[in-house]
Amino acid sequence: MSNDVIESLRGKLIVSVQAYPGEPMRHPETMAQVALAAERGGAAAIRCQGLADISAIKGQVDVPVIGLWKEGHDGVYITPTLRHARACIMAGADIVAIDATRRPRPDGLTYTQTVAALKDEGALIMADCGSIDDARMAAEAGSHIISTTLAGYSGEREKTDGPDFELLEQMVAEFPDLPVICEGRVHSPQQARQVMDAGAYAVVVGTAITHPTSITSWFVNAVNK
Ligand SMILES: CC(=O)N[C@H](C=O)[C@@H](O)[C@H](O)[C@H](O)COP(=O)(O)O
Repeated sequence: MSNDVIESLRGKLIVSVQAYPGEPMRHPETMAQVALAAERGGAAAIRCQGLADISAIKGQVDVPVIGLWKEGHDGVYITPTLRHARACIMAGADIVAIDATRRPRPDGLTYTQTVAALKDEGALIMADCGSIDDARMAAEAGSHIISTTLAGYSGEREKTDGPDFELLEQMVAEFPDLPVICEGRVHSPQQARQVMDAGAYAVVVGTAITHPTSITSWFVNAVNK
């Protein structure tokens, strides 16, 4: 069953459906509608944030749900503790995405200890990495999927304009047997194709599909002089 979930993502597009605190679309029902619309367009899985969104989206879509829970915005904020990860699973996530940087975690557990506990409970783990050293640690810990999610956000790599191809290529070369997902700043179908050609197992696109305020501002910046 679990391997079927990961296998179903191979070569596919995953859509991240998230609204940020204070934003007009920050409502679980709205997020579930956006997720369903993305599924209709062919998304192979939905990545989403927060217990209410995970459960609302799980109730709407048939594709797997990758759940996370963001708390805070400095340091480790993507599913920062074992408690947050367990809650995502309880809310219905098929895969839980967790911060896989080497920074201290609020509950004092290491990433490796967190993964060990979750694996004992049968969870599937997506490791949100910010550097190749994070990926090495995440692979060693037995993560099921490693991703470039935190490249440009954890202080170890520059924030590239588009996806961090260099990190992706390094991860793909070093871990040929692990699914490597490219996530972060994939802003066009061309870039999505390019990351797949670079060896990504799957690609996550968020902002460019599901964040109208950002997309609008891209057009506004192009139009306004
Ligand atoms: C760094 C961080 O907190 N990333 C978050 C992770 O879930 C989301 O805010 C991003 O939207 C997601 O990673 C998809 O990326 P993009 O929206 O660039 O396609």
